[in-house]
Amino acid sequence: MTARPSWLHARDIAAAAGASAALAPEYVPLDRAVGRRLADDLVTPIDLPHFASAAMDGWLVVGDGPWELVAVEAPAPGQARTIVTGAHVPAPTDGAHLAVLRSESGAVEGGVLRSTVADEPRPGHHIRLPATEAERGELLIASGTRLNPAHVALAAATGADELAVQAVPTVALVFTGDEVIESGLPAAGRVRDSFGVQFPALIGMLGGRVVGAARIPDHHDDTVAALRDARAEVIVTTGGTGGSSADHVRAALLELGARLLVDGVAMRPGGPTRIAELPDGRLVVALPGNPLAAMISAITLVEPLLAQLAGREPVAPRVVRGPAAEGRAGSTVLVPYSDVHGRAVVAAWRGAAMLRGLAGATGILVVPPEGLREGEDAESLPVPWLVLPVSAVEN
Ligand SMILES: Nc1nc2c(c(=O)[nH]1)N[C@H]1C(S)=C(S)[C@@H](COP(=O)(O)OP(=O)(O)OC[C@H]3O[C@@H](n4cnc5c(N)ncnc54)[C@H](O)[C@@H]3O)O[C@H]1N2
Ligand code: MOO
Repeated sequence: MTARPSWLHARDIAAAAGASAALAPEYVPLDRAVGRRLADDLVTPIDLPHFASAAMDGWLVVGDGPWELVAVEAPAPGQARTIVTGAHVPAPTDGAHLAVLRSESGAVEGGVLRSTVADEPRPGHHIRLPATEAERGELLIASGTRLNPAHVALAAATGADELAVQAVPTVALVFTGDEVIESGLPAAGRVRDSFGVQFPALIGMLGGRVVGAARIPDHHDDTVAALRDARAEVIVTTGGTGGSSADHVRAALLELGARLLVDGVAMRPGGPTRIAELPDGRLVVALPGNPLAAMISAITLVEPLLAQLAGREPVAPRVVRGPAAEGRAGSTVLVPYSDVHGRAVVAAWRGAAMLRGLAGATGILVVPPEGLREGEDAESLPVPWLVLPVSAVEN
């Protein structure tokens, strides 16, 4: 077995595996685009607004009043006609100034309109001019932006019917473990499943879409069959990564002819994580069974893989003021922490099987092998649910 890559190197390998299988953008109608990430810059092909219009109900008046009330589209100087909010204002003729006089600001008598307000209308009053919001050719939404409802409304105003959005890679889950139960109180020797209840949401936040989940016993043939049959661009397995007689994921991958891109990582927890490519191009991330280990691996290694598969940059580490933390020779230690007044405070519950620390964490602190000194700059990755609220997950 070759040496385990560092955590940073494993992230690069995960990203490269995703990039090598990068999916083409999809075209979706506007009403399906909220929550998706734009795959191309949105440049408006028209001015916004693209025509002059009335901003108020009333009369379109040309030149100075009083005005003769007429029923033509383009009144001449000294004439006026009724107009409603949003209606087209024709270009002025003879250089005359146009304005809209509000219905509450004028009175008509004997076919003649007069303003009843001293300072109305001023030239151009209550007329929305073209290109005041954007000029044709202007960049309105940058590629990579996660589209909100207002973005989509703006796209519609430019005349777009659909948008190119980043593909959402499909993910099939394979959970191993004879001891795992899905409901009720676990007896000694049994554990409640930590993954089935949250991986669809977590994977959604990391940029994928769960399309299937299988539960298999700790058995070689079942593991081979589950990996063979999983229909998705990415397969994420949990458990069974160790070296015991109950752990079959690595052997099953090899039996299926998979290429092991990462065969364990110099990280704690999450050391037994593997990344592989099956002969048909499906990518596999094998996460360890310990719940915190699996989630930290998912957040820090599955994310870059899914990001590059979708055609975007992985979430970049942020710099935080680190606490003093002991390193571990030859390994990167990853610990849930909370941001307390700008300082990273490491969670008390950080054992590989503990979830309590992560549940209340702001992010995951990266402790390099040489450790951290109090106040030293340290890298961290945000927990994905703080970057992307659950309600925004595209599914
Ligand atoms: N002799 C050694 N033993 C172990 C080593 C080692 O280097 N030498 N590494 C340890 C590390 S680190 C990890 S992580 C685990 C890897 O375990 P597996 O991936 O094989 O996972 P399992 O053995 O199946 O389970 C480990 C642990 O996690 C619990 N588990 C599994 N699935 C679930 C689930 N769906 N929900 C909640 N908990 C789950 C399982 O019950 C075990 O407690 O190996 C160490 N051992
Ligand atoms: O590396 Mo294991 O993943 O500590 O629990």
